[in-house]
Amino acid sequence: MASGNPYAAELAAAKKAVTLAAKLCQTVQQDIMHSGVQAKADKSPVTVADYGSQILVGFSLKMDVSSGPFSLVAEEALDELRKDGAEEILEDITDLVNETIFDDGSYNISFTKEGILSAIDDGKSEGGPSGRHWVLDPIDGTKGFLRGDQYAIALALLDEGKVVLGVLACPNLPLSSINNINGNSSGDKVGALFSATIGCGAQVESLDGSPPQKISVCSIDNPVNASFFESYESAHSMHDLTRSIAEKLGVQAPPVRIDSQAKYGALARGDGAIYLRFPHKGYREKIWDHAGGSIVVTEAGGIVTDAAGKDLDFSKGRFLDLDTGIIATNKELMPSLLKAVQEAIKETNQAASLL
Ligand SMILES: Nc1ncnc2c1ncn2[C@@H]1O[C@H](COP(=O)(O)O)[C@@H](OP(=O)(O)O)[C@H]1O
Ligand SMILES: [Mg+2]
Repeated sequence: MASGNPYAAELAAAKKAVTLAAKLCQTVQQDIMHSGVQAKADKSPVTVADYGSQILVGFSLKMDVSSGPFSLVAEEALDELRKDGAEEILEDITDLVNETIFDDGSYNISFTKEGILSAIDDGKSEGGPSGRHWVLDPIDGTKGFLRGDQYAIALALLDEGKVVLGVLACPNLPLSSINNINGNSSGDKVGALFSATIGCGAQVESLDGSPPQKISVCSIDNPVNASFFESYESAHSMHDLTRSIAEKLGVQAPPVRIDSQAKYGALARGDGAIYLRFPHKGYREKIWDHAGGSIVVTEAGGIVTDAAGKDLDFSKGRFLDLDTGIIATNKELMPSLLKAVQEAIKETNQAASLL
């Protein structure tokens, strides 16, 4: 860690919190995989893991970051747990949270069901331009989580409307470069923890605690040698549009499709050169899907913007207010990427207007 980091204490707490939550998620994902296809259609394991992860991160941050009021903007509305019929799921979450805390050994505490219920109001913050707010996606890439593929526990800190810190726990991401379409690589150690604080660079370490290594985006300046990341799910990003952008740029390699903000982490350490995300019309991006990932990329020397080349603004509450899509790459490729993006969007709009 760089000396003089004003967010050093928060960074240490954030890493500890997502590492703890990752343990809970790994337990549940292994259970889902072992219980076979049938269970995959059942939403309850992912609900338990999502809620459990959010409760653990909120609890761990509150224990370890003492200063000021606690504000958490998080994906899950845990109110469901207070409803009639939620007793079984509440019991599962309580057990899982307690087992994870016990196995980890960092905290000597055990939650009662009432304790879990009283923790559920954390996460309701709206964020905004003033003060400090933690921003959490307890399981980003839920679809990947259920498939046994990539997912991330993504946490960031907003200070006066700016992302100042981000961490991404990616339990299934190889520690070295990924080399195939599902983000897996044979025989390599998996479990990567990316982190960044403003002005202090970005690092990766193993989730089981190897020393952090500084990372930087790739230095490719010719798109012919570039590869690009995008969502595995075509419902999350328009694969036709990204194909057209890649063609215009002259990218030769096929897209690397993986779930979650693991894409930002992989981009930040140079596994690929470009990240393209173009949701279908009408979708509004949420801040927890990009806050942690974007600072990891920018602190690794990359640029993250919307399709018009504007910086992402995390100060407007729970949503990002942006133009069309999100793109990320290194400084060398950004001008030609922006040009290709704008041409491809224009052509798509023209074709749509002829229909
Ligand atoms: N129609 C849509 N378009 C774009 N993104 C969507 C979407 N529906 C869901 N998402 C978001 O895409 C995230 C996953 O991104 P990716 O495709 O990069 O894996 C989801 O996070 P969760 O899995 O946390 O819900 C969700 O927030
Ligand atoms: Mg998400």
